[in-house]
Amino acid sequence: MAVDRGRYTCLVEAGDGKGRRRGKGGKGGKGGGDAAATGRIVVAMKARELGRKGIVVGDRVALVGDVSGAPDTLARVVRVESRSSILRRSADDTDDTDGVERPVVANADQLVIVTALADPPPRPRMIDRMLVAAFDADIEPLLCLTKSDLAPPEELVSLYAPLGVPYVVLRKGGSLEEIREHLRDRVSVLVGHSGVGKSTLVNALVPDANRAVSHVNAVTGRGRHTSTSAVALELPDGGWIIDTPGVRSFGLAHVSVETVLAGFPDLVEGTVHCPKGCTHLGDDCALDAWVSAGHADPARLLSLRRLLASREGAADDDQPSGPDDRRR
Ligand SMILES: Nc1nc2c(ncn2[C@@H]2O[C@H](COP(=O)(O)OP(=O)(O)OP(=O)(O)O)[C@@H](O)[C@H]2O)c(=O)[nH]1
Ligand SMILES: [Zn+2]
Repeated sequence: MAVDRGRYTCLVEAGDGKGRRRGKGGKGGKGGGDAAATGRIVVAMKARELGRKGIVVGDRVALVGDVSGAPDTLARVVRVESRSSILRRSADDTDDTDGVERPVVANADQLVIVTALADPPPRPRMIDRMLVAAFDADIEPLLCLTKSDLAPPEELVSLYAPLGVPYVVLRKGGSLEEIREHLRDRVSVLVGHSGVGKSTLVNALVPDANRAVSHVNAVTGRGRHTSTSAVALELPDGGWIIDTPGVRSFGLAHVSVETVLAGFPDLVEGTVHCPKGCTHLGDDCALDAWVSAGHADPARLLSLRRLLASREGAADDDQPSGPDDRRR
């Protein structure tokens, strides 16, 4: 489902609670759009009993009332199902001033970090922050390196090799086979700064005819999504991509050292001799000696420290580089 100023655009799939395309969708789809082929689009508002509970893109919800999807009808969302994952941004992100963590996308399987190899140049600090957000949300990351016609991918790829993050290399007009394989039957959130080629990629992956959700938003006459709301697009091969225009980064203020460390099971044992509350960034950290003794790959420790350090500071990495950006 998609959210637009208090109106929730929901896809009702007959006989399938998973929200994935199974080809069993009900007919109808009078709400417009090509979703008729896979399910019924129903526009709904939040029922009063849900109170202040947020509903975000990707949520699975229970609907009551007029769920016909006919024009000018409005159903009610009475329940939000529990989420398998949640991506949130917190106080340090752009337009959040109240210090509250806000969920952005629910139930995603994969975080696709879109980065150009040149024009604009890659920003490892931004990538690191996105990786931490993926760890935190328990979502698998995928590095999507665009504009390979302008620069080779090797240097950036080697920077992330110790983390074992999967990646795809793309160029405009080039083959999409590999990325389609990664996206098939999954719910993937796309993030990336302006100009990296995200729209180019989305347009190539999702022919306009299949842009069901954004299309229906237009039909409701409520205008399209606001600049900060996410929109879910169904992929022709099955699966969804959720575009997040306006979400430039995820707030990481709430992410603990332990959460990041959990992504490095090979290093956890080495932390038993660390001082209490060790940030693993200071001179008193026991990991240096442990790695020097040959217990783990030094590149992994470097990666851990880069990710830990990336949590600090502003969400927007246009700020001057920190010491950990030296390999940029
Ligand atoms: N050389 C080259 N240019 C590309 C490639 N992909 C996209 N571009 C160009 O890069 C520019 C930005 O692409 P967009 O797809 O608009 O980028 P975006 O990330 O959606 O940026 P915003 O629309 O600002 O959010 C456009 O001029 C594209 O034509 C590529 O693979 N190679
Ligand atoms: Zn330590």
